[in-house]
Amino acid sequence: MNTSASCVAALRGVSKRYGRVQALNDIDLEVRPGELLAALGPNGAGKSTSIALLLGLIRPDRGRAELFGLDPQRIEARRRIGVMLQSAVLPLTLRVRELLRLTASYYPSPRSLADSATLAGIEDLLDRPYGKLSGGQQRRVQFALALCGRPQLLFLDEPTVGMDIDARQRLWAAMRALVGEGYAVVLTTHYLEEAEALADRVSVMAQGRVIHEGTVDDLRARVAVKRIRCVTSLSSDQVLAWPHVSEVQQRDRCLHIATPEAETVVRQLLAADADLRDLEVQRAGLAEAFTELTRDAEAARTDDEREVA
Ligand SMILES: Nc1ncnc2c1ncn2[C@@H]1O[C@H](COP(=O)(O)OP(=O)(O)OP(=O)(O)O)[C@@H](O)[C@H]1O
Repeated sequence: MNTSASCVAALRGVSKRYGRVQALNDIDLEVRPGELLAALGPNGAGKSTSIALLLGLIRPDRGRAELFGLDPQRIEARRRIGVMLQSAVLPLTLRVRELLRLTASYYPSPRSLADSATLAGIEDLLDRPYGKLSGGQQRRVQFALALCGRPQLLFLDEPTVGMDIDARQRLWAAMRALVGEGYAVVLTTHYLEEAEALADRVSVMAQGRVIHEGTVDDLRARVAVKRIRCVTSLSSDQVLAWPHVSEVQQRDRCLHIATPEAETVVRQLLAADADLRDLEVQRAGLAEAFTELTRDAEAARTDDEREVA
């Protein structure tokens, strides 16, 4: 088999068009063993299309999709993956226990039913018909079905949508446990705190391209802005007039300052107000980095369109 140890799934130079929509434009994406890769991006960025290509549900117009070094439609490759898609359609009358048994039977060495149920937190749902479960409970069952075959690679497409906080925390713990056991996970999510909490690597997509790939820290580091918070007698207008200060807000008796030059501004604050207190400096969060990156991509596209016109 042609499986490279450094890669369990890949898109190589892949383009995909639906009619007039260029869904993917020359995409490269690699999933490595034992990592959780989060695919992030605004609606329509191309995340689901990328997953559908890796699952062999659709074919690329150009380039190649690989699963364990094989064509994703090959049964040897498919037996090594577990999938939880947004569009899961399952027989409503089957009980959860029956669904789990049936799905596990497709795999060569599945987990025990009890083990899968515990990992997904559905021990109390096993005897219920799937169709009678709430939306969040159905998502938990879909997660159990995705992992029951002991797959080496799990695709989880927005898995925690509709889950309450407790169920989400359990699913996060289960994902961490699976990655700890050496499984690879591809996760798409719009919850940036989910990617921040779980991802070894993030791939940010916009308009059918990968616009950033790296660790969560790499992504944060791309945003130069830092946030300073303090209690001071200085007014927001005063501070806004200083060099390097991009934004100032007065909230909850604190001044909130955004700047790419935190050290310079902190020195100036301390010099201007001897009574300044409760000083905090924070780097950008993933959400800010994501917003900035995707806004830049949108602006670049608008410029390109202007040039073409
Ligand atoms: N079957 C289809 N027919 C026509 N256009 C499609 C089809 N599937 C996707 N598209 C288009 O391709 C582009 C990429 O869609 P895709 O579903 O991959 O995005 P996404 O990043 O998963 O979005 P979301 O976050 O909303 O799920 C979008 O412009 C979408 O409208």
